[in-house]
Amino acid sequence: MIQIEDLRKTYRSRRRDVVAVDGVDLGVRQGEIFGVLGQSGAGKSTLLRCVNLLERPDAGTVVVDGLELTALRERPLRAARRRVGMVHQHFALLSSRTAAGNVALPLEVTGMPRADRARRVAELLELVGLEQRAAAYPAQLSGGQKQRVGIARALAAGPQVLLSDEATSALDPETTGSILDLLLDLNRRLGLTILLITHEMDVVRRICHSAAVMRDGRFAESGQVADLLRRPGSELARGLFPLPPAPHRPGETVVDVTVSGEAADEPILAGLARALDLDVRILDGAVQSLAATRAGRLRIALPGSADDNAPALRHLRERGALAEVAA
Ligand SMILES: Nc1ncnc2c1ncn2[C@@H]1O[C@H](COP(=O)(O)OP(=O)(O)OP(=O)(O)O)[C@@H](O)[C@H]1O
Repeated sequence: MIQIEDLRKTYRSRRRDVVAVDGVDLGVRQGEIFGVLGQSGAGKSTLLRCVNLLERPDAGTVVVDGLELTALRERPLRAARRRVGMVHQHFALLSSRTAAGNVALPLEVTGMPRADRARRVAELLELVGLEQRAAAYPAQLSGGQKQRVGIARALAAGPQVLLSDEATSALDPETTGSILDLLLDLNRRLGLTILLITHEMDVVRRICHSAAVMRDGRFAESGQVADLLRRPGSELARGLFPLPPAPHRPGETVVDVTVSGEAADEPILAGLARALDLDVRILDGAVQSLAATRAGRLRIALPGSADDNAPALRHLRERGALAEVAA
């Protein structure tokens, strides 16, 4: 649904140039929620603004639903932007308009007749659970309610794609949860494709099917969450399942075992203990349900040296687990 190739953007000023996006390739499949995770300054907002060309990239192509946006001039681009809705961190609502008035705005721009507009606005407010608050002004709404208005407005023109710029980072944890649930619900009910940026690992944990870790304008890793968890050294795996520094245990080898998909529900450690007649001790870790898959990361101690335990590591890998001697 979204195809980005070799995207580049540098902010130039007399004092210095800042390379914000430095050659990003990204593919988001129809109906998927894709999260770009990164710290402040990594280039996430610039990347997102380049997707609907609020920011013109210096190089690279952006294709949304088969249409190359980077090849369009201003007028056709304005029409094409209707395929892409956007939700903002600080809601970006007009304080002089009611919730209904804010949601109606993009429909007024397209010239939709008044009666159709009223019907569509009511439908959208219902979709986000705000039908009772249509006449309220932003100042009378909570943060979560304001974001619901922002989401309804972003969906007004019926886009296939929703871009979310840190939609929950100004909200408390409970409200964050309810907005993430709403995004997941819209994804399922409308088949909406969502590309979001966030600095919160929990957003990826709860709603993302695929993710990328962005640093210094580039993707350090990117792919489906279940696949990334199986990649040796994955930052995302470490972030989703943090473990403390590995303890040194004389006469033992400490091994980190990452499982996702079906392997997460197999008695993989009991199987290892039985097959190789080993005393397996669990030191730390957890198994959880993520948006896309069941997954876990467990730290275990096995008797003997790393060399002694090569067959154990092989046994785990043959059963779909990632097994790494803990550093
Ligand atoms: N309009 C601009 N002019 C000059 N430099 C900019 C501009 N916008 C962003 N930058 C710089 O580009 C780099 C990437 O910024 P960007 O906002 O895309 O990162 P981010 O990952 O979204 O960070 P944050 O989470 O803090 O918004 C930063 O070094 C930032 O200072």
